[in-house]
Amino acid sequence: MAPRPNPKIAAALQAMTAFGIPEAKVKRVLKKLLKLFDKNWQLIEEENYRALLDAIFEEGDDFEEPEPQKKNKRVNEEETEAEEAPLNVESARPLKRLRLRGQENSSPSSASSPLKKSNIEKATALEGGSSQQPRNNVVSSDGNGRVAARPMRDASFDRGKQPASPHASYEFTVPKSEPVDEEDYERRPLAMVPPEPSSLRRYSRKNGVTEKQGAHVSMTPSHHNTHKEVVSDVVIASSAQGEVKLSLSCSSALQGPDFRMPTQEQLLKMIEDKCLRSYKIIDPNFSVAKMLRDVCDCMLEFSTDSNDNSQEGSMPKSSIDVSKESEVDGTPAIGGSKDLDTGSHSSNGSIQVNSFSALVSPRGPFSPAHQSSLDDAVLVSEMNRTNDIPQSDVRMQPEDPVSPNSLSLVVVPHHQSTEDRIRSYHDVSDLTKGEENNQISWVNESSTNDFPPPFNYIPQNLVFRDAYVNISLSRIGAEDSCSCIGSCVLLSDTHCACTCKTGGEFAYTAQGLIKEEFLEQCIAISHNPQQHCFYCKDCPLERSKSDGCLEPCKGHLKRKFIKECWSKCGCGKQCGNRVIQRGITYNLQVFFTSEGKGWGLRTLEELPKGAFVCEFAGEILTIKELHERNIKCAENGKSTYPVLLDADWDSTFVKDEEALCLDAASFGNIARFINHRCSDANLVEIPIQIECPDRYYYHFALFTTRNIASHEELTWDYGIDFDDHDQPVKLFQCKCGSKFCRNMKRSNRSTRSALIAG
Ligand SMILES: C[S@@+](CC[C@H](N)C(=O)[O-])C[C@H]1O[C@@H](n2cnc3c(N)ncnc32)[C@H](O)[C@@H]1O
Repeated sequence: MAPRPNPKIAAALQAMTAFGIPEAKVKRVLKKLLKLFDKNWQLIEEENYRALLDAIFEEGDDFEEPEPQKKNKRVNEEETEAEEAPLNVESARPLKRLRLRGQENSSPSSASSPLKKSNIEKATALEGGSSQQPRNNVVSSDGNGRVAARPMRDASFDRGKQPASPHASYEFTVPKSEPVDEEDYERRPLAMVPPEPSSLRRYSRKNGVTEKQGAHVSMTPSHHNTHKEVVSDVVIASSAQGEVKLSLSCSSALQGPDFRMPTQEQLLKMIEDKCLRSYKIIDPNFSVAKMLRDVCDCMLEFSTDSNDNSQEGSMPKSSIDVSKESEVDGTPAIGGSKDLDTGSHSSNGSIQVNSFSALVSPRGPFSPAHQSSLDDAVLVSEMNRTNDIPQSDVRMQPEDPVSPNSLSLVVVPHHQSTEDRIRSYHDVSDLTKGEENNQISWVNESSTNDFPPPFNYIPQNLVFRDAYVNISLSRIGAEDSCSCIGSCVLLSDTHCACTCKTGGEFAYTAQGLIKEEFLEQCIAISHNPQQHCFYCKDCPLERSKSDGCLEPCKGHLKRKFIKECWSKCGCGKQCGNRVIQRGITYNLQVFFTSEGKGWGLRTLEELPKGAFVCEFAGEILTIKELHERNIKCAENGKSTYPVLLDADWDSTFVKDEEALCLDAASFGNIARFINHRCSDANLVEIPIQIECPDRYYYHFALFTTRNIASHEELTWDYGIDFDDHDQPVKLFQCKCGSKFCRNMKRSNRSTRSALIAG
């Protein structure tokens, strides 16, 4: 007598045949599923046979329709077998998360790929402790303003046939149009750190659990914990600026040599197919890329809403909570505003938030050609040379010597940062924090780990405290403003009042360059200081020392001034006599010098002779304040970078509050990176009068002394007398390399007034 058909099997068959799936295939899969689920029909039937459908798709299309005559026999046998399946597996639903399908649009290798293993096999393998390892992919996102998923580093990716590198990655980015605070986003885009193979290795973890001090969120399913290696990671990090980084990673080394990296399209399609099958997502507009962006949005929502306690224990805490966590540890908390707050998933499924600031910096050599990847890697830099970041706490750095275009994520422990320090971290693609017309990147092509020193970028001078800088429209009379219309420099037959300080002639050409003759005179003053020195009767510099013994003035340089037109003039902003007011226009870069001078500034384009490069901007201090500051700095090993505004001290008695200088050490602009060169420097300083009719305050502008080639370092002569140890500067061993180097010759040269040192 034929066995009675099992109504559950019949119902399952009926449900599946409605999808057009052959009965035999359904039965075969059903049989395995019953075994796997310990005949727990509930698991199979729920969600309209979702598990069964899933498993059938997992099985692939390699089903052979049985011969008709064998068909009935097999069905009956299978029905019986299914009913009698041994109870050798635990009742569980391992299907969803372990699904690691081969590519549907298969590459030649996909047939043999271990990715083809069905979920059932994988589940069994896992339960049975098989050595079969899951596949490796890395998917990561940055949150920059591009929608992209692209492979990183692995050149073989595009060829499709070459084995992928042991680790490979994609990048997903959140488009600017997504609900991230757009303004904030523009200002401080999230860094994407292309993970180095080695750096990935660093943060793959045993048992799928991120260490407490780790800097990422692991969403590895907890049932992977029994395995030696991490199956896959999902890393989500967000900052209070509205930046979210999402990355997924797997180690392909676990898959064997025939692992092939799918293309972005293949990968997305595969995931979308999976979503359609496993989750019955039938929205035709469904897209994985959008889903990833949604993940970022959710992350943002949770990580920025500190009042939302409802998710406690299961979602990342806000940055406020992060700080508290630090305090408990005995480490000072900092405001969350500039941290990259990260969380980690523990084995019990809860997400822990760790308190770290994430700092990105280029590691090792890269050329401007790599600038685009650098642009992606916008975050901040830390001055490593202070050695206050213990190496053990610096994560995700490449293990191997740096490869040409590698970047690494440097994570600095929270307690290492103070608010002041965080404020002065530098964006690798723009040190100026958007304060200038052009972005000014920084690079370190040397083998050192140095980062630009922390300082606050200011594009304009700012009064520190006591300096008297009286900028008032009422003090600007007719002699200090013109009534020209349009651009003064172009109106050759009209007398412009602003030229009265330069003998009735403009100092600039129509192209905005310093006129040859004027420039040569300025250079001559620098080259021959003795001939242009004046001595004050009551020198503010000597007065500031307030040590009771007033020494005679050592001399200052009388420089040639330029008076630029300004807001009270009749001309417009584009007037040819407003050159430095229009700011930096050339492409510059801060780089680490190879001669031992520390950081320097270079041009990334050819510069013509007489071109304005930048102003030297800093805090406006009285000379007295500078003296006090120097004493303090000497005590704690720091330096000031002062420039005296003494070019006109000879004309009148200069009061203490009018004897001024600029210090760019803590607050300064890009000029603070310009190194000294004795005599034949390629820049020369020229005092520029703009808004202040009194010459005790002026702008200190730097112009090229000759044509300068692209990538040449920019230098100016600080005017240091290397034999004079009684000057408001800390002397240094000059490494300018000039054949006129005053430090090497140790020549007795009169002190010049513009001083700078560290
Ligand atoms: C205004 S800063 C220039 C930027 C500086 N190199 C840095 O790394 O931040 C002046 C300091 O740079 C260094 N420096 C500048 N010119 C130098 C030179 N010719 N030789 C050696 N060191 C120099 C000195 O330490 C000096 O105190």
